[in-house]
Amino acid sequence: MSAGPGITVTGASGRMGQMLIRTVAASGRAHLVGAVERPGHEWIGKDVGEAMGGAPMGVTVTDDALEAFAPAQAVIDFTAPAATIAFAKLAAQARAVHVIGTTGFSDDELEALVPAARHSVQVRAGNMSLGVNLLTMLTEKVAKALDEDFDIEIVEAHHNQKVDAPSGTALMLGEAAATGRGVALGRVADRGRDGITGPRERGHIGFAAIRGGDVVGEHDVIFAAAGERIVLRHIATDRAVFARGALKAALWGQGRAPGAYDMLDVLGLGDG
Ligand SMILES: NC(=O)c1ccc[n+]([C@@H]2O[C@H](COP(=O)([O-])OP(=O)(O)OC[C@H]3O[C@@H](n4cnc5c(N)ncnc54)[C@H](O)[C@@H]3O)[C@@H](O)[C@H]2O)c1
Ligand SMILES: O=C(O)C1=N[C@H](C(=O)O)CCC1
Repeated sequence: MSAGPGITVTGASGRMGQMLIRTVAASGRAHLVGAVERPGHEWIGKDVGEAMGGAPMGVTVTDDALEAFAPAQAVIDFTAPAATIAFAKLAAQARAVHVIGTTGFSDDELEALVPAARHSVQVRAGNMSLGVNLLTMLTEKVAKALDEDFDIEIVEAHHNQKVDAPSGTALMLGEAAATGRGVALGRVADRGRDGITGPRERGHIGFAAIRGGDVVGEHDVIFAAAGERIVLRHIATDRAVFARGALKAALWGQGRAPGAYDMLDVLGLGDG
């Protein structure tokens, strides 16, 4: 007898896809029922365990997401914005909890996720680790306590295959800092400086991105004033922290009312 809810993982061959499949299989609290890859991918039609270089898992990789979502109570999705928008509709159709780890959405793409959340539980976060979600709370508190004499800068580092910048985590931290300051991030964000930029604008929140090697994910929130500096830092050394958070979200979402949620809801760290 298989334990817990059935889970389908999209982007099965990806860095996070493989970590998620291993995490679900080892959890004893859920079981894998589907694995999805993009059309034309070499893993299509193969057993996902064998494709990962291990023992068979009895789940064949497919490009037919509708078919793979049908037996699932949750879909864990770390792919790309266009794919995630399509998967949101299909997850809603299947009434499966949709856990979204994908980052790099434009505002319009985020808007496109909204209708599906009326019919299914959607949990989305640019970072699913406990540490980063705690850090967003600390960032908001510190930003609230300090005035604009403290310049806020967010510096992130990731591996050389990451396609979006700033990272989803950096944007979460920026939102938290802006909330603490009582401003809209869109009005104060400096997302990349180059050339003769002039002096730093007071009250702005700056972002800087480093890309190199195999860095899993590092984020600093810097509060810099004349004569002193506070640095809040999170370093991820293992993608398992994201996968564990995603599985927690998939389990938490079972039986919840449809709607859009984040990891603060899942971790019980939300408002109040
Ligand atoms: N929220 C978090 O905690 C967190 C953590 C790590 C990564 N991420 C994000 O997750 C995403 C994936 O990261 P990654 O490092 O695993 O990338 P990756 O490139 O290794 O994997 C992405 C996978 O998605 C697949 N894919 C793309 N389009 C698809 C489609 N239409 N159908 C099915 N599969 C499709 C690709 O073939 C690939 O295997 C990125 O947006 C990244 O920023 C989020
Ligand atoms: O490897 C990635 O890509 C990561 N993406 C997330 C982000 O954009 O913040 C989380 C950290 C790893």
